[in-house]
Amino acid sequence: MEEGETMTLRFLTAGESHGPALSVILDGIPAGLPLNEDILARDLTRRQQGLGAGARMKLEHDRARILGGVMAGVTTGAPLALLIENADHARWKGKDIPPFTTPRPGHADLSGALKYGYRDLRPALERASARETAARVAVGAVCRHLLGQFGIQVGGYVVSIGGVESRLEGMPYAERIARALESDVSCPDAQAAEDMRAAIRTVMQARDTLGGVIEVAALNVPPGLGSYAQWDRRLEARIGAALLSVPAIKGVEFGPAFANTRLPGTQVHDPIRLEGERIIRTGNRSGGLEGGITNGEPLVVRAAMKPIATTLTPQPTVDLAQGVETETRYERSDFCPVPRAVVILEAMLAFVLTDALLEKLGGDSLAEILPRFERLRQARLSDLPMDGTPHRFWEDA
Ligand SMILES: Cc1cc2nc3c(=O)[nH]c(=O)nc-3n(C[C@H](O)[C@H](O)[C@H](O)COP(=O)(O)O)c2cc1C
Ligand SMILES: C=C(O[C@@H]1CC(C(=O)O)=C[C@@H](OP(=O)(O)O)[C@H]1O)C(=O)O
Repeated sequence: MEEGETMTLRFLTAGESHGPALSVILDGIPAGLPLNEDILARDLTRRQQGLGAGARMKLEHDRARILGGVMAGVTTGAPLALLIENADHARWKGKDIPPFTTPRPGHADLSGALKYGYRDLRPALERASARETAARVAVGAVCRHLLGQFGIQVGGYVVSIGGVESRLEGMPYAERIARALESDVSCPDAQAAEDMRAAIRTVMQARDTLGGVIEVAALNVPPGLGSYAQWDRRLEARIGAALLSVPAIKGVEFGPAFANTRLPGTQVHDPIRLEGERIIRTGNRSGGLEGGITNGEPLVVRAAMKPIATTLTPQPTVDLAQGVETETRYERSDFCPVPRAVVILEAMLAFVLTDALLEKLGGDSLAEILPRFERLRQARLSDLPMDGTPHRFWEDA
């Protein structure tokens, strides 16, 4: 494929939370990327860890099998087929499962039944469940591995849980990411992490749930990914949609977007300065994106995760079988899945960035793409030769 020729990276998942397995087809990964199941394992394990996870995470030992697209340890350019088995399936198989007719406020039970006309709510939760994100994290691990070939790093961390806010000013992104990997609440600020642990324990005792804010960042991203040419090519739109597609994610902002609304423009926009012949920015309140295009600064996006719907404390609902008002019944669930959701958001960001990078570079194999990456325009004066002459841009046809 030629440079600039667009070939969309895409994936589709299938599978239910308690069915035999999750499967995913990832189409558009170029040939020549070394890949094996161990490379996918690290992220899958991260998704299962973290304080506030429920009992299911002790049952599952997620591992993705590669069923297509890799031969002799290298991608072939054919679609990747991945399979993750559900260990819990064995306990459900062949059993009569009691009817579930009391929808939980905040879950997909009622809206799914209204849409599809179910006579039992279980099919709704089976597919809406965040169990599906295991397949996405496997996709994200492939994309992260590909981005790594270009020196691009994607990472994330918890910024707040409930009312506990971390203090991260002045801490470089790479350090935030590294510290979060060592923390059971994925938080780089040790004091805040301690307070988050206490907050999670307290909410568990109170038979309730907690949400939070996660920040994901991409480092060493070249300028020029995404475009303002169409609404659906703006990178904010693509990343925003990807992050909002994660269950329980209800808001996103790029850089400190909401805080920016409280400041005048002169205090918001990132000054453009020169350092030798390099064009540099002395701030990053835009989150690394201007006009829907990466500007070479770290790409930084935050996501708001709601407190999840399944609470040990009953909530008001209706029994659809009996036609009476009643209260929700508790099955098993997470209490605060915010720490383990970090890697899911990283996966979605890595996927969109990989798509945008391949779109920029074209190419069917890594060997073809890598030299093109080296030639990408950088923020240097010599990369932008401008002669200062006037142009007549519009003339009668
Ligand atoms: C990692 C992760 C784990 C989750 N665990 C639970 C859970 O145990 N119980 C629950 O009610 N919701 C959980 N959720 C959220 C639900 O899947 C989600 O709220 C539901 O599908 C409805 O979708 P919506 O919140 O996006 O509207 C989890 C979400 C994520 C990302
Ligand atoms: C299974 C996973 O998360 C599940 C997400 C989830 C939900 O409603 O989203 C509800 C819970 O399911 P279960 O009732 O089987 O315990 C979580 O455990 C997973 O992340 O792999």
